[in-house]
Amino acid sequence: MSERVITVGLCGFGVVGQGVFNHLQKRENDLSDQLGARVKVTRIAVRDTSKKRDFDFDAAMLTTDPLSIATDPAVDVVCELMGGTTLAKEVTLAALKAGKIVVSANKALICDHGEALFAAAKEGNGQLLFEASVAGGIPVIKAIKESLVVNRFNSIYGILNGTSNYILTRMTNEGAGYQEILAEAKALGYAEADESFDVDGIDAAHKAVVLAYLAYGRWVPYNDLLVQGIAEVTQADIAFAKENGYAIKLLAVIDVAHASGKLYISILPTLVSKKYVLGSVDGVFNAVSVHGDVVGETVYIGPGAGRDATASAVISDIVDAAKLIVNGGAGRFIDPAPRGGAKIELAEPEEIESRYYVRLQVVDKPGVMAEVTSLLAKHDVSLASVTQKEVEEDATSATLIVTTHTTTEQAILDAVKALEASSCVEGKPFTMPVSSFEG
Ligand SMILES: NC(=O)C1=CN([C@@H]2O[C@H](COP(=O)(O)OP(=O)(O)OC[C@H]3O[C@@H](n4cnc5c(N)ncnc54)[C@H](O)[C@@H]3O)[C@@H](O)[C@H]2O)C=CC1
Ligand SMILES: N[C@@H](CC=O)C(=O)O
Ligand code: NA
Repeated sequence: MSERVITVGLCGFGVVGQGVFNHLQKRENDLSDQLGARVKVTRIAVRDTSKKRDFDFDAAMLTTDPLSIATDPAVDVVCELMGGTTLAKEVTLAALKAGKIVVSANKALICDHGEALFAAAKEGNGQLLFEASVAGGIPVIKAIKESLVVNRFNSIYGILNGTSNYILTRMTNEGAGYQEILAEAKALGYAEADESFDVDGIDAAHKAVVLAYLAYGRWVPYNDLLVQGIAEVTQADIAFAKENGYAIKLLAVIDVAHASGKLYISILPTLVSKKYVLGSVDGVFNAVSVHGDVVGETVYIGPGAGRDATASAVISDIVDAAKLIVNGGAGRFIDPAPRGGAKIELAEPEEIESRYYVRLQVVDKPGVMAEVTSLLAKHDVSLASVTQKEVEEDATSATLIVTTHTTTEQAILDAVKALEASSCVEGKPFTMPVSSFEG
């Protein structure tokens, strides 16, 4: 009997698409030994059919119409690797409604339209697999969905954007300039098509929404998250971190408050102690700490972006799809988040507690320190440390860095607003939490 062929259509043939093509081809025989079926790319949608690509392939596979792949009866598995949320949504919905298995790396799409996509998958008996959408090559979706299925989750936190971590690491180790490193991250294939998604925390927020759905069964609207990226982090912040045993990480926090049972999600540059694992996860690496009530804490570390790491995750889904098809399980929708937590409420800023770091540019004149301390005290924020470097004799302003004792997010937001309005403070203060997580 001839070997069964599982056909794969790639929509998008850029960094990730070409990586998937290359590794599927290189490991075709290994995968066939494991599966008893041969996985083959048979169609590829591109924008420009004449563009030179990094790998040899049969040009007869090309089309400029990704929708034609989504509904092609001869394609078993549709991979959406174009990015964006308009055509990507159309393609994904069409394939799911046709009962196909769709593999997606597109966290923006899943964050914004996950509810509609999974409803379409259910209706059409399709499947949406999305391992590459969070933390690149780290199999964290599979860990939460499958390996930790018996757990309820107290918290999930970590570094979810490779580009930001790469930039912060190089700013820290080499004092390198932000723009120059961002250009390198783009050339290495780490950054999103619109790199502001990386540096403004948007991409990490998309991923946090996906993780929160898996863990708690609720689609949290993106606008309900507190999101800040790394664009305002300066060498002064990095110097403070280094001198005090911290690293600055863009930390995604998905946490259930002990007292209220409410869910809190934020993406913020954060001081993380070098004593803990996350403080030393550098470069394009991501790290995710998952606290389950049965297992305890598990931590996952690995490359969060890049062609090969992402292709590894996409191919794991393609192989899962092939297994479903080979074993007769395709055409039966499986809910990725069956935990029934859709009613979990979101915590308010008054309910969130942390220590904070605040950097201010203050006017260099007598009485300024008293004014800053009094404004903070008025909002129930007490100081843990104050640092001001010696300034030149003729300087008119100075950088003041304070860290606080534990206070609420609302208190620090209000205090910073008051500081910004004060005539002693120039510009907008920069604030970040000091993490209390120990993973
Ligand atoms: N690069 C990375 O490290 C990772 C990327 N992702 C996600 O994977 C997806 C793809 O990302 P990359 O490969 O990095 O982007 P890319 O920009 O290198 O590739 C996307 C490709 O899709 C093509 N495309 C766009 N619209 C199209 C259309 N209408 N018809 C045909 N082709 C079209 C583009 O021409 C481009 O070649 C995105 O959703 C991204 O967020 C996820 C994890 C990691
Ligand atoms: N741009 C993203 C790519 C992976 O999701 C990142 O840098 O993490
Ligand atoms: Na992953």
